[in-house]
Amino acid sequence: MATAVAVERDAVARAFPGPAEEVRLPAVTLRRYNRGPCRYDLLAAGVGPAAAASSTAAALTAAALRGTPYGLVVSAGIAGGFQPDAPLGSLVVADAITAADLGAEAPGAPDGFLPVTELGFGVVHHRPPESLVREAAAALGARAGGVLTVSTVTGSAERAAVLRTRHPLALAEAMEGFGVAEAAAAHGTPVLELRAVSNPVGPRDRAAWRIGDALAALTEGFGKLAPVLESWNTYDH
Ligand SMILES: O=C(O)c1cccc(C(=O)CC[C@H]2O[C@@H](n3cnc4c(=O)[nH]cnc43)[C@H](O)[C@@H]2O)c1
Repeated sequence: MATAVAVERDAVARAFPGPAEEVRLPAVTLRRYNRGPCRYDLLAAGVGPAAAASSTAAALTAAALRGTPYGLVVSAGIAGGFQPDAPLGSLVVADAITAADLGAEAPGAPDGFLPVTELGFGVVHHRPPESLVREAAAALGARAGGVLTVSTVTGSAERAAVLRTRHPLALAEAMEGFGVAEAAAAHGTPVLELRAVSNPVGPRDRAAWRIGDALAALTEGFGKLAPVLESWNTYDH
């Protein structure tokens, strides 16, 4: 489970009662919880897609070299929600993890932007396993939809509208999912992204943030997600 910052990691950890083992690796330190036969490693991977990719890759590589590769990587944390579809305090499970600003400004293009794939490079979407998205959303009472990864937090209604026009199925934006997903894809490991909405995507208004509510939703969500992950690992994978 890769969050951006320690406060998010600790919100996830509250869903796993019992002591954690601290695992120090080159470049990253994990909090490890064992739940029956399942091992959950929690990682505060850093803010933004580059830090998230680098830290997640370090954990994945260490696990692979030890002969205990991960079965799933989960990107988790707070997010901005597109209103009114993703209200504050609600949970969103990503059915697509999209790099929303990876590309080139192109005044001749229909909306003035070309994704990096149109330039002949890379990918801009990662797709979590459909069955897992469906089961997780049902168990959590979450909505499934697109989660955008951005390097710049949206701060205006105009930018929010541009993103929504480009990505009409997006429910939320955050800053790490695509980086985590790129690291997971390099290892052939499936990925999931779970976000708790702390603020609306749009004009900057710190008074409107509900970070405490979002962290509480994250804890509750992971309490319900763990059994889903365990049965999905056993039967669907
Ligand atoms: O200063 C601001 O205006 C501002 C607005 C929203 C979020 C921030 C952050 O520094 C938090 C970034 C952190 O949290 C995730 N996050 C939460 N809300 C959003 C959002 O609306 N857009 C993008 N990322 C968001 C993100 O994944 C980072 O880890 C500052």
